[in-house]
Amino acid sequence: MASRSLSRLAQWCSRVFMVEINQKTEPIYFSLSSKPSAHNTELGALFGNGKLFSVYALCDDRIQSARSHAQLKNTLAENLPPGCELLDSAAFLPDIKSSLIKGFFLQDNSALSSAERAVTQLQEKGPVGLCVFTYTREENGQYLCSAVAEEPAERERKYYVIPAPAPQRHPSALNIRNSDVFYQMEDAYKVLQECCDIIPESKAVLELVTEQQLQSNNSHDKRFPVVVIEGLDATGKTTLTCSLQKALGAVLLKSPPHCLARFRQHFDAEPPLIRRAFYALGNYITAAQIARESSHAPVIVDRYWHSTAAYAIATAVSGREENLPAVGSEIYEWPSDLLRPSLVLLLSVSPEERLRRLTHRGLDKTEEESQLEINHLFRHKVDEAYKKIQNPACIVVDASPSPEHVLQQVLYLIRSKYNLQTQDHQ
Ligand SMILES: Nc1ncnc2c1ncn2[C@@H]1O[C@H](COP(=O)(O)OP(=O)(O)O)[C@@H](O)[C@H]1O
Ligand SMILES: Nc1ccn([C@@H]2O[C@H](COP(=O)(O)OP(=O)(O)O)[C@@H](O)[C@H]2O)c(=O)n1
Repeated sequence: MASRSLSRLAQWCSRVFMVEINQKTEPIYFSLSSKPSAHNTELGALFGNGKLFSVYALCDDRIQSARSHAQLKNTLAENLPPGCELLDSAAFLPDIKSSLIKGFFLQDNSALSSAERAVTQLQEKGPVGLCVFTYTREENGQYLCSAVAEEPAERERKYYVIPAPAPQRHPSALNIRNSDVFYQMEDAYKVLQECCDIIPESKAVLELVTEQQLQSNNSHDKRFPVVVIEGLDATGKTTLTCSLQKALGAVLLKSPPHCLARFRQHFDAEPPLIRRAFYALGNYITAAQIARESSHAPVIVDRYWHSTAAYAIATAVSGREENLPAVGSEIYEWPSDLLRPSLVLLLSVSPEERLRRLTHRGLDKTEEESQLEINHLFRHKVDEAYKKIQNPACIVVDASPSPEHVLQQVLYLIRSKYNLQTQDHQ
């Protein structure tokens, strides 16, 4: 992305802007033009009468851009006074992959126009690569956009804000490939390589990946099945995988693998590009372990690529679950170089039962999992994304009955596909 050219407002005129007022309603789309539009009443809901800004942090380096966006979000969220609304915004080229630039839209209805001060402070000591635009309303009801820039010529250039049609496909899926989900090890590997200077842990993770790859030829012996258990937190994966391990005399593995546990908290705090690359690489380490272990025993895996992709897609695609790309989209494709399991089972329980189990367990939840608890929309999207992944697709298992019943159901499924003996104590 050539950010230098994007520092000038004229370069944004080919883009469509999307602002999301909330997760439940359709976003508002607009673009910039040198001519006013006859109808701009639909923009009223967004623009109102207060002061308005849109803010983007971008630079040539994708790691720096991702971190600047996160820094921008935190700084804005911390410094905005009451009366200011921070909305997610993005600018994109319709149907052009990787063209989405994420940013924020600021509505300032505070008495003292405090957002303006916050924005000025941001420009003085905020993240690198900041682009700030502001909007004004003319007497005839038209809205104008200009850049908050140092050069007077740039400041004085104004464009009309005109409504744009909603694109056929929701724009947030445009950047998923290689930003949120990785389809080859090399692509995730490169992200962490680019981080080595600023995140020293990346080097250690890459060394582990290389070490594991060297120890494995990555193709598993077809004699023993590899069964992946997937599902939202507290659907019973740990309980079931432990029982399956005993019942089948299987090897139990997980993704991310144990060797990455000490790095996880660190990468969970990084922006999606870096965080998702970390989890993607975790799958390749697990794949190498699967390849080795499945030559002598059945293998049960607690979370694998379905989890990595489903959570990443559900987070990247904003708004309602209908915004998820349809089945068959390339974003649900299994990575070309990642070992495929024999069977993927998705544990499913009602939201009420899952909440009961979460509360009963009383353990710490990751921030994302806490969000699931309050955010039904997101949970639905993760569930839907799980089900849209193909080759291999997951088989949904009703995990609401007792642990023993769920185990028997799953053993039946596995045995009906593979002629496996259960251990004597079962
Ligand atoms: N089939 C089941 N019926 C009732 N409670 C269950 C069942 N399976 C698991 N649990 C309980 O629900 C909680 C979450 O289960 P766990 O296996 O840790 O889920 P996960 O690994 O998917 O997060 C635990 O307290 C566990 O004892
Ligand atoms: N294979 C995996 C496993 C987890 N994850 C991420 O890790 C989070 C879930 O991990 P967790 O530790 O809460 O899950 P449980 O193992 O506790 O069910 C999800 O939010 C995913 O973003 C992933 O991306 N890929």
